[in-house]
Amino acid sequence: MSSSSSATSSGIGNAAANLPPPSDGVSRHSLSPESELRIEIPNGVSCTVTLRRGTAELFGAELPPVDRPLRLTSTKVAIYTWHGCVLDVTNVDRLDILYASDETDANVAYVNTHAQLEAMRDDALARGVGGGGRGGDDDAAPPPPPTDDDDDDDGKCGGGGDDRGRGPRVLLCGPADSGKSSLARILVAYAVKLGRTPLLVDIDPSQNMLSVPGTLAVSSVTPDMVTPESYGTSSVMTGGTPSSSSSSSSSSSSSAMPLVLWYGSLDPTAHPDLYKAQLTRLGSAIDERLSGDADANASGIVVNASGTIEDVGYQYLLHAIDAFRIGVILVLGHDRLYSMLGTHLKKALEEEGKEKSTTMMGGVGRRRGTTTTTTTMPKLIKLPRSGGVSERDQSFRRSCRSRDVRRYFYGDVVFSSAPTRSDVSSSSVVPVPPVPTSRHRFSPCLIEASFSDVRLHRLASVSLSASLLPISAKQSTDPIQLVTIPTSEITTRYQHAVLAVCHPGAVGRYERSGVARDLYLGGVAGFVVVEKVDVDAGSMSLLSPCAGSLPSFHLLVGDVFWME
Ligand SMILES: Nc1ncnc2c1ncn2[C@@H]1O[C@H](COP(=O)(O)OP(=O)(O)OP(=O)(O)O)[C@@H](O)[C@H]1O
Repeated sequence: MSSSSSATSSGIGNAAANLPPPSDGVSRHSLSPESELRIEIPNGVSCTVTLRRGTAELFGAELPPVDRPLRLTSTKVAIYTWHGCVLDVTNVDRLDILYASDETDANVAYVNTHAQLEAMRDDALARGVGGGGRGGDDDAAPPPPPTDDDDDDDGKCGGGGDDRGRGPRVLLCGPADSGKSSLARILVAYAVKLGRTPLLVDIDPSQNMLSVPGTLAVSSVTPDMVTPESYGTSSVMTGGTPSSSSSSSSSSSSSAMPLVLWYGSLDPTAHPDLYKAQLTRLGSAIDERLSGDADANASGIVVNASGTIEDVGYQYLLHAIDAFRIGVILVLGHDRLYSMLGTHLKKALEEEGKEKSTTMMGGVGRRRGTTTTTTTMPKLIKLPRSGGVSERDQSFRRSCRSRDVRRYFYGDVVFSSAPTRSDVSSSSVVPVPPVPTSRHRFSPCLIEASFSDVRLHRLASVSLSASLLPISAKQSTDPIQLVTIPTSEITTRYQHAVLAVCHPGAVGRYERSGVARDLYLGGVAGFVVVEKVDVDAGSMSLLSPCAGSLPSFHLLVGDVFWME
């Protein structure tokens, strides 16, 4: 690919004309307002993008100024400009795709959606402060805190989350590669820019942008997550720390820490009972976290669903709508799904109407958890798929997943270079290309653990009828069983397995109750990878993102593996 100029508008074109010419191998692009530069970088290749004039953003995260070129590696992104900009891109000969496009109607639709969500947030804040309003039952008693019963796997979640002050709870759905994750990033980036504090929820275990693959997670979004460096990768997590002090909370509603649940597989359809139970758990954790925080409650949540939308995948979407009390469903570029959800919501509304009239005649109303509520049907909105969204083949996805795990253990690559005189001068001076030195942010370490010190648990679904179970088997009524692997069965087959480190609080509850869900719904403290199993010595080496003992040695096994 050679140097080029594209989508030029007169103002920006003139600005580009005043710039010194790009050096060899650098492609210059003058973008007109409301256009974007689409870049596809193959595996193992990097390029830098320098904003020479104007403003631009990567999925909503603003590009840094000229003296901080953005380095992108093995990724597919679009750099969008509202007002026009000039971008220099290096290493163009090794890129798969590099072109400017002004077919960006989808971006305009996305920002309009953001504006609607903002109006809902303002509305929620006004209602939350002023009371009254359309969302809730004014006479309802304050919702009770979640109990074990609220976690019943029936898709309902109880307690938490003030109805009146509840902001938009948005579910993004659509097939694989329809742009859901990108839109989720855009929506939370715009919200954070305006000082909102939305929660981001990722329920796609095949590639979770908040944690390692094989998980479901919720996290508040902090400005340090919304950077083009982070948005230019497949995950927006800030790195791993499996210590009890900085890990995911299993119970605190005020915690700003992510809640990460170990699903243990890349295939969301592999364990439907577990998946639904975890959605329900995340829903109640969100309610718990948002109750008592008016700003966060009004900011709402953005849920990125998995791209599996047929059969059980569709059932998951319905479950998620209920579990997260979704108020806005955004369907990306899929008419059939839009129509199916529309029919479902219409039916639900009719049924609710029938229930209401039964209630007025002395019957019971629809129950959510332990409170009887009047539900408002979610708004269903169809959005276009961006023309830039590209399909990722299995090998590209594999390498993204591998990089996500690596990033968890090693953190981001930090590039540093001593500033030169021309680096620090005004933007009209050509910056001297920095000689980057790179290092990883974290230094993971190996922990030796003997088989007798660790408890390896595997989650398994059971479909035994309750009537076939022993009466005393409290745990057995749970559709998910916890199988503890005997030390005699720890073999090299666990080498390279990603293991979830159970949260100590969850371990304590599990040891007291013997109930499996206390462990698998308790939130994980972090992750380790089995580097080596020495069967003769009866020990294993675990890669941990930080030094020191693990918060617990109760480790959940799944089917996720990683090799450096
Ligand atoms: N406008 C764009 N231009 C170029 N690439 C884009 C654009 N929008 C999204 N992409 C890229 O397209 C790919 C698919 O998008 P995204 O991950 O948002 O889809 P998805 O629906 O979440 O997929 P899945 O459900 O399979 O995870 C990603 O690599 C993303 O970075």
